[in-house]
Formats: sequence, structure tokens, C-alpha cells
Amino acid sequence: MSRIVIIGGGPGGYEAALVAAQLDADVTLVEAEGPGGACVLTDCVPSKTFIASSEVMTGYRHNERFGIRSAGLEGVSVDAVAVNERVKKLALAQSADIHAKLIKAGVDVVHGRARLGEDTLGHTHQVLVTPHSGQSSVRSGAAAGRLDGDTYAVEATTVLLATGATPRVLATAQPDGERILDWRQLYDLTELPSHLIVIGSGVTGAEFASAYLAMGVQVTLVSSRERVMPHEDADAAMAIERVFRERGMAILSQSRGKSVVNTGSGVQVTLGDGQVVEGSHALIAVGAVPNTAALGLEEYGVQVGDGGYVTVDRVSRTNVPGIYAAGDCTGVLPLASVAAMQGRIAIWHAMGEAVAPLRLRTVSANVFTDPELATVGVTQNDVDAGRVPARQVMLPLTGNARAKMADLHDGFVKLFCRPATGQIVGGVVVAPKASELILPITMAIENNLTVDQLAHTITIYPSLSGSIAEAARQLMQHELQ
Ligand SMILES: Cc1cc2nc3c(=O)[nH]c(=O)nc-3n(C[C@H](O)[C@H](O)[C@H](O)COP(=O)(O)OP(=O)(O)OC[C@H]3O[C@@H](n4cnc5c(N)ncnc54)[C@H](O)[C@@H]3O)c2cc1C
Ligand SMILES: NC(=O)c1ccc[n+]([C@@H]2O[C@H](COP(=O)([O-])OP(=O)(O)OC[C@H]3O[C@@H](n4cnc5c(N)ncnc54)[C@H](O)[C@@H]3O)[C@@H](O)[C@H]2O)c1
Repeated sequence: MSRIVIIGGGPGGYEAALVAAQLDADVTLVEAEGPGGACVLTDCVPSKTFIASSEVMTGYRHNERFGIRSAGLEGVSVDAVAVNERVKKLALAQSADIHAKLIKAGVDVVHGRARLGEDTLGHTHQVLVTPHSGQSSVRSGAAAGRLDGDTYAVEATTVLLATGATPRVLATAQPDGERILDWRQLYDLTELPSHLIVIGSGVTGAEFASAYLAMGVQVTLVSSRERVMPHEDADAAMAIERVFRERGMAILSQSRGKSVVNTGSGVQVTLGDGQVVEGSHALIAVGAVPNTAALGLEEYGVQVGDGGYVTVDRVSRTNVPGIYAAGDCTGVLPLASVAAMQGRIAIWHAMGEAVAPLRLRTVSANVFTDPELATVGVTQNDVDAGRVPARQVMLPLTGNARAKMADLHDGFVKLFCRPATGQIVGGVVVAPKASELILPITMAIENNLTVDQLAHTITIYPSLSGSIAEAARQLMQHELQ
């Protein structure tokens, strides 16, 4: 029987554990914080739950445009404690659901930390496990009946490293949990900040800046580049930046946060050019570092690349046979969906199942700002740099009947197709719930559909998805010219 030890219980780890259990392996999953990992407990799930509350606030704004009269936002207030408690409760419930699923599948779940052992043992590997007090659910074997802090060794034919990442800390802006915060500390605030300075305008910074702005908080976004979300489609990022500014967000472009001081009554953020910005709280959102330092990788000979990411191939193998890695600790593409797929692929490969290597071509991603920004496939950069020949169209939503009804002004659909065949290769959607609208484009790419096929699909009238078919129709017309 295969003995599999998985270190880390985020999507990379727990999805892998479920596959391994389904294939009748003897699986132990060691997780330091709780099932679901950082994704469920502190990162993805809490942030999206917080954003759900912010969307309720957005619903109260500008209702006069629809002929609804109210006293504006007077009488509407945000109970920060209630919002944050909901966030934490939902995260814990989701973690408990995952825990129950793992137990039901027959996975041994150890609450604790693990690292690679001293040496390989011929065909098997050694993992050292240090359990914490908590909800370990272990039936038998080396892990059963262990005491807190009592390190023991487990042998495994396969080890999966899925240890995720941790917020990057600036030495001169150390989070204190009071006014200088990383994104994992936000949910302990008992009041909304009066003026939040968000340092870093990547996806994380942009999502929180958007959500706090919607909550009625004064927001200043410190962006190190000329536009927010520099890695996203430029048209989309600029459209969202325009919305942010119109709604009153201050965006300091080409500015770096150099240091942050908690003055007791607020924060002072010093920028690279010496300018000082004052606010009530600062959120540090300058990226993440992989949790790979304390895993004994170097001693074991597991190759680690730039930035401390574990080097893996497209079936999640490291350079050491039998040791695999998945998720944010590999730096392949830090998304929950990709982590989960890397984890499943690792187990299928390790257990000799037929497996297709990871394909990033059809990974759709979404930024949960207001409006949302969803992308899939070939990017504008690929096309502009000549890496992929493609024709494209960008269709503003302003002409869409449903968008007019909902008074939407800011979104668009962008579609890329192969010049000769019209095969759809990429797309961008900026719209409310773009995360739901990107699916038809993703399916088109996955199934090698052409703009003709998409254009011939009858869509709901009126609907935002109608603009996707309309964009495809415009690309057909271009083909005829
Ligand atoms: C604010 C924010 C919002 C996000 N929103 C989204 C989103 O909407 N959609 C999306 O797809 N992605 C989102 N992401 C990215 C997503 O959260 C990550 O890609 C995902 O969590 C990666 O999963 P993972 O399994 O690699 O690691 P994680 O979820 O980080 O889990 C790894 C776990 O391993 C544990 N661990 C580490 N070392 C050890 C050890 N030695 N022993 C035992 N356990 C250990 C850690 O405690 C952690 O719980 C977001 C990220 C952030 C920061
Ligand atoms: N909705 C989602 O799926 C979602 C949400 C959040 C994060 N994520 C994932 O996490 C990844 C990382 O995103 P992120 O935003 O946490 O990190 P990031 O590294 O993409 O962005 C951090 C930004 O901070 C900037 N920066 C660094 N130091 C700075 C300083 N001193 N002052 C000002 N700016 C500074 C960097 O230039 C960068 O633009 C994303 O690529 C995404 O895959 C996904």
C-alpha cells in the first residue's frame, strides 16, 4: 500500500489527500493551522466573505438613479465587529467542512508541523512530525496517541509539500496587529479604519482597497507602478483604476512605501520620495514569501529556486524522486484552483494513474474588485509582444441593454482569436460578477471553439453574457473584411 504524507492542508494539500484516499492510499496530512490552510482560514475565503459584506453596502449607494428615494447612507452603518465575526465564523465552518470530508475519506489529519527527516531510507522518505494540541484525527500507526510537541518520524513512499506562503514583511513597516496590518490581521479590527493606507497595488491590495472604499472608508492606495494591478490586462486595470478614482480613492502612482510608523493615534507612511502620508491604519500588501525555509529541503537535496520556491515540473515532481510539491510554495501560479490541480496531479502521477501535465492555458482568474476583472488564456502582452498572433476586439458594456438597465458604465469584454481560423484563445471581462461571465470563454478555449461557434450561440436577452457572443460576432465580421 502507498504511504503518502502531505505537509500543508490548503487546497494543494487537502485536494491531493482526497484523491490519494480515493485511490486507497494510506494518507497522513499534517497541517499547522487548520484544514483548508491559509486559503480558507486567512486569505481567499475571508477576503471574499468580507467583500460580500462590502457589496451589500454598494447596494445602498446611488439608488436615486433607479428612481428609488432613500435618505442616502444615513441610517446605514457598518458594524465592523459583526462583519469580521461573520468572516471568521464562515472561515472556521469551511475549515470544519473540509476536516469532516478528510476524515470521512479516511485521511489521518495531524494538527502540527512537519519537515523532511534526516535522510532518504532507500525507497521511502522520512518525515518528522511535531503535533500541536488540537483536533488531530489519527486512527492508528506512528501518529496515533502522540503527545503535544513530541516529534516522531513517519515513513512515506510519497511526500507532497504544500506549505503555501506568508505575507511579505517590510523591515521598516513591521505589522503590529493594531494599526500596521497584514491582510491576515484585518479581521481582528473592532472598528473600520477611518483612513486606510494600502501599500501595494497588486491583486491583494486592489481587492482590499476596493472593499474598504465600498464600506465607506477613506482609502489611499500606494502603487509602485504607473497603474494599479501591473500584472493584469492594462485596459482592465486602467478601467478599474478610473472607477477607484471616481469613487474618491486617492491613488499614489509610482510611489513605494518605505516605512510605516504607528503614532498611537494613527500611522505615518513615508514614501520613497520622502513624502509622508498620514492615515489611521496601514495595510501591507506587498506580496508573499513561500513557506519553504523550515522544511529541511536543502539538507534533503530538494531543489529550491529564486525567491525560495520549490522547483517542480508540470506533474509536480521535485528533483528528488518521490517528493512532490504543489501550490503557492512552488510559485507556479498562486491561485487556489491551480494549487488544487497541482496537488491532484502529484498524487495521480505518484500512484501511477494516467495524468495530463498541468496546463495553465485555460486557467481563469478573477480579481474581486468592484467591478470584477476576469481573465483567461492569451494576454494582451502576449499579442503585443508578437508571442501569439491573434485578432482581437474590445467591446464596452455601455451598448449592452442589460448594462444600461443596471446603470453600468465601466465594463468591457475583450476577446482574442487566431487570425486565420478564428479559434478563441483568450479573453478579459470587466463587469460585476465577471467571475461568472468568464466561463463561456474558458470553455471555448478548452474545447478549441471558434468565434463563429460562439457567435452562433443564442444568449439570453437581455444579458451581459450577450456581449460575449456579440464580441465573437464582431470578430467574424473582421474576418470577412
Ligand atoms: C488575500 C488573498 C486572497 C486570495 N483570493 C483568492 C481567490 O479569490 N481565488 C484564488 O484562486 N486564490 C486566491 N488567493 C490565492 C490562494 O489563497 C492561494 O493560491 C492558495 O491558498 C494556495 O494554496 P496552498 O495549498 O498552496 O497553500 P495555503 O492555502 O497557504 O496552505 C498551506 C498551509 O500549509 C501550512 N504549513 C506550512 N508549513 C507547514 C509545516 N511545516 N507543517 C504543516 N503545515 C504547514 C500553513 O499553515 C498553511 O495553512 C488569495 C490569496 C490572498 C493572499
Ligand atoms: N482573487 C484572487 O484570485 C487573488 C486575490 C489575491 C491574491 N491572489 C494571488 O496572489 C498573488 C499575489 O498577489 P499580491 O497582490 O499579494 O502580490 P503581488 O506580488 O502580485 O503584488 C504586490 C505589489 O506590491 C508592490 N510593492 C512591493 N513593495 C512595495 C512597496 N514598498 N511599496 C508599494 N508597493 C510595493 C509590488 O510591486 C507589487 O505590484 C496574485 O498573483 C494572485 O495570484 C489572488
